[in-house]
Amino acid sequence: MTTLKEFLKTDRFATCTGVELLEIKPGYARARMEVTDRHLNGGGVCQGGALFTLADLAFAAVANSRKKLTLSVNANITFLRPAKLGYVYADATEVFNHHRIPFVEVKITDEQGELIAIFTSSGYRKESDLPVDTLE
Ligand SMILES: CC(C)(COP(=O)(O)OP(=O)(O)OC[C@H]1O[C@@H](n2cnc3c(N)ncnc32)[C@H](O)[C@@H]1OP(=O)(O)O)[C@@H](O)C(=O)NCCC(=O)NCCSC(=O)Cc1ccccc1
Repeated sequence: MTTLKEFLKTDRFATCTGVELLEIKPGYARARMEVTDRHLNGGGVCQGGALFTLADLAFAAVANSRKKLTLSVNANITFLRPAKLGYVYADATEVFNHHRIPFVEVKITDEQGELIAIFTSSGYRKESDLPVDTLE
C-alpha cells in the first residue's frame, strides 16, 4: 500500500532541506522544517528559498490530497518576519477545491506561533489518479 506521504518523499530536494510532512487530510496539510546553520543567508536569517521549499511541499500535499495529480502553475510568497534557528511550520489549506484549478494558502509560523510568511498558489489538477491508496 502506498501513501501520499510516501509518494511525496520522492521530492528529494525538499527532503534534503529537512522538510517533513506531519499531517495530510483532505483539504489540509502540515509540514515542518528545522532551520539550522545551513539554512541561513548572509543576513543571518533563514533563506527565502528554503521557506518557499517548505511551503511548496505543504502545497503539494494539500493539492494532491484529492488523489488526482496536481501541479503548481503559479506561486507567491510574502515574507513577514525573519525565521531564526529552530522549527518552522507550514499549515496548508485548500481554500478553493476547484476540480481543475484549486487555490491553496500556506501559512508559515515559528515555534512561538508568530507568522513568518504567507504563500499562495493555484494548482492544475489533471485527470490522472495518483498511484496512492491512502493519504498517510
Ligand atoms: C501539469 C500542467 C499544468 C498541465 O499539463 P497537461 O494536462 O499535460 O496540459 P498542458 O501542458 O497542455 O496545459 C494545458 C493548457 O494550460 C496551459 N497552461 C499551463 N500552465 C499555464 C499557466 N501557468 N498559465 C496559463 N496557462 C497555462 C497550457 O499552455 C495549455 O494551454 P492550451 O490547452 O495549449 O491552450 C503542465 O503544463 C505543467 O506541468 N506545467 C508546469 C508545472 C510545474 O512544473 N510546477 C512546479 C512543480 S509542481 C509542485 O511544485 C508541487 C508538486 C510536487 C510533487 C508532486 C505534485 C506537485
